[in-house]
Formats: sequence, structure tokens, C-alpha cells
Amino acid sequence: MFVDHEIIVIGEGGHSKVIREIIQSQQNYRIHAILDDKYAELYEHEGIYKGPSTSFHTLLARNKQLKCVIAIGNNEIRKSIIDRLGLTSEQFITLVHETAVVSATAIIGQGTVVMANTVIHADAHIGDHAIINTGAIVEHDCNLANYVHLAPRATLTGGVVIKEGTFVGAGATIIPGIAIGEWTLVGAGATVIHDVPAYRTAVGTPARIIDKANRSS
Ligand SMILES: CC(=O)SCCNC(=O)CCNC(=O)[C@H](O)C(C)(C)COP(=O)(O)OP(=O)(O)OC[C@H]1O[C@@H](n2cnc3c(N)ncnc32)[C@H](O)[C@@H]1OP(=O)(O)O
Repeated sequence: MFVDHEIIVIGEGGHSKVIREIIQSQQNYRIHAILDDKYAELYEHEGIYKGPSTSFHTLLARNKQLKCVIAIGNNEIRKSIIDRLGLTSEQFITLVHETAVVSATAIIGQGTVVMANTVIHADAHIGDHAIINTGAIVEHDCNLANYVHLAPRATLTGGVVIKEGTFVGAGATIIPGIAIGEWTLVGAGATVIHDVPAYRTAVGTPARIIDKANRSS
């Protein structure tokens, strides 16, 4: 079998399991290594390398064609690892589950993972290293920046803007044209009917901001 991409998966938690199944379901993709800091040193087991994340550069030095995906659901941790690796964006692979429905006019960034039963409609733009989790809907003309995570069954209606690093909880709904600032949290099940500023937490139906001050900036 001809393999197009040998992939290093960084992270071996629950989110990583789902990503590994997407890779395994694609005929021409193969997992080369799974790196996680619970491992003390690099070793090979049944054709897959395992080791700490610092083994990354050793593996890449042996094979410059390797691609990488950061299989960590937390947006801040995912960004910090990407910043540390210092790779070009072409070295990250974009993974789309075979059941995802993605418009031909949608744009999906490098390193982004699109899970099963998602729908991404016309002219939607999704940045790099985002997660469109199981069953999430991104309607037409939405614009998502880098490191955004839409949890399972989150629904973005038309023209929603989500800035960098924002997390939208499971089953949350955002009505048309709303903008959510960077590194904000939208709670599970929220219905967002007003814009939400950066670095805040919004929950409930209709969504209200629950933190008094910026979480961080
Ligand atoms: C495949 C996967 O698993 S992907 C991961 C999917 N995960 C999710 O969707 C989780 C989403 N997370 C949440 O909804 C969380 O509750 C957060 C992030 C919004 C808030 O978490 P915390 O900051 O720890 O808030 P905390 O639990 O202290 O609650 C603060 C207040 O907000 C309320 N609250 C928290 N979350 C929600 C929510 N989703 N909806 C309504 N109210 C909420 C609490 O009842 C509490 O109210 P009170 O002060 O009147 O008692």
C-alpha cells in the first residue's frame, strides 16, 4: 500500500484516540509516532514510535517528510506546543473525517481537525489548529480564527465570527452575525444572542457573562 503521509501525533489522551481513528480510517495515512510526556524515552512498538514530545525533532531529523498533528483539546496547551515546535504550517496535517460535509468553498487551515458528522457550509473560513468536534455545524460565511475549538454539536449559524483560541461548549448555539472575542469560553448548552468580548466566560440561555474580570490577557 502506498502511504502519502506518515504522521506524528502529539498527545495520547481522549482527543488523541479520536484523531488516531481518523488517521487509521484514511487508506493513505499512517501513524508514525505517538508522543506524550508520560513516556520517558523513545522506543518502537509494533511499528509505531512512542516517546516524550522532545523526541519530535529526533524523528523529524530522520525523516523530513513527516507530518504532525497536535492531538490536545485544550486550546492554550495546543498553542503553546505549536509555538515551541517552531514548524512551518505545511508540516502540520489537516484531518477531516470521511463523514464530514464540507463545502467546496469553505477554507480549512493547517493542523485543523474536523470530526465525524460535522457540516461546514459555503464560504466558511476556519483557521489553523482548530477543532471542529463531532456533529458541530459551521454555517455559511462563518469566520473562525486559529486555535478555536467547537465542542460536539455546537452550532454556529450564518456569519458568526469567532476569534483566536475561543472554546464553544457542547451543544451551544450562536445566532447569526454574532462575534465572540479571543480566548473566551462559551458554556455547554449556551444560546449566544449578543457579542461576547475577549477573555470572558459566557453561559446560559440567553448567554450571560459570569466572570467579573478578564481571566487572562
Ligand atoms: C469531546 C469533548 O468532550 S469536548 C469538551 C466539551 N466540554 C464542554 O462542552 C464543557 C463546557 N464547559 C462548561 O460549560 C463550564 O461549565 C464552563 C467552562 C462554562 C464554566 O466552568 P467554570 O469556570 O468551572 O464554572 P463553574 O462550574 O464554577 O460555574 C460558575 C457558575 O456558572 C454556572 N455554569 C457553569 N457552566 C454552565 C453552563 N454550561 N450553563 C449554565 N450555567 C453554567 C454554574 O452553575 C455556576 O453558577 P453559580 O455561580 O450561580 O453557582
